[in-house]
Amino acid sequence: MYRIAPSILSANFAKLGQEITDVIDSGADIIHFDVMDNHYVPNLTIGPLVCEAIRPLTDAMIDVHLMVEPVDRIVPDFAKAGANIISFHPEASSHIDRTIGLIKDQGCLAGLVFNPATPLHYLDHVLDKLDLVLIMSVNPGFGGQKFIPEALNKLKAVRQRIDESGKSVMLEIDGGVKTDNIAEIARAGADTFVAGSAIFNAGKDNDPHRYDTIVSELRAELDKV
Ligand SMILES: O=C(CO)[C@@H](O)[C@H](O)COP(=O)(O)O
Ligand SMILES: [Fe+2]
Repeated sequence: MYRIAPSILSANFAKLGQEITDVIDSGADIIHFDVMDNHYVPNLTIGPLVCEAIRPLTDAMIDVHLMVEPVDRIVPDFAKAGANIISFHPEASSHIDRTIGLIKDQGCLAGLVFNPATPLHYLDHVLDKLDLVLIMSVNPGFGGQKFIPEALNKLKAVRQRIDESGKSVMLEIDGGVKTDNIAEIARAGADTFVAGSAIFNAGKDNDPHRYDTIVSELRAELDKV
């Protein structure tokens, strides 16, 4: 099963609630929620208060991508705010296994995120505890960047590891996903596709159906796989 996860980083923050309702009504599956701290990454975005505010608007899963350092202190706040998935970068945690445990103890699904240059060996002793692996196909910090093709090799390697483990682990890709590359990304093994600028830059303002076309086009590409 393929899931489309619009990244609200590229949404119109002045109309965030409407953006979320409209994008889910257009057929998207998951809300991808990018948290940046101006420390681990050179940008500053949104926190648990915004997660709590959008939680009542949708039954869709909220997929919190933490780009913060340190990680642990903020995890319970996001769990209380209604996050379903919480993912973090291994470089930002001093104790990766502990952070995974903390996320799961809070009742959330746990994900580990790999930057373009982060080696996959961080999976070696924790894959069986993870619910999601997120491969970054851009360097974290900004929407609208170009897809880094090496991410395809990484996806293939992780897909093999997940299949060999026999566990059901989501494999998510994040960065530069568009209609012209989503099928190739799916063929490399991803099942969950974050798309920020591709979705939120499409369509005209104030049309509640403005995201229908782009979400359908992304799905049509996936149907070809
Ligand atoms: O985590 C990040 C960036 O750090 C992403 O989730 C971006 O928001 C994806 O945006 P596009 O590359 O799809 O525009
Ligand atoms: Fe993200």
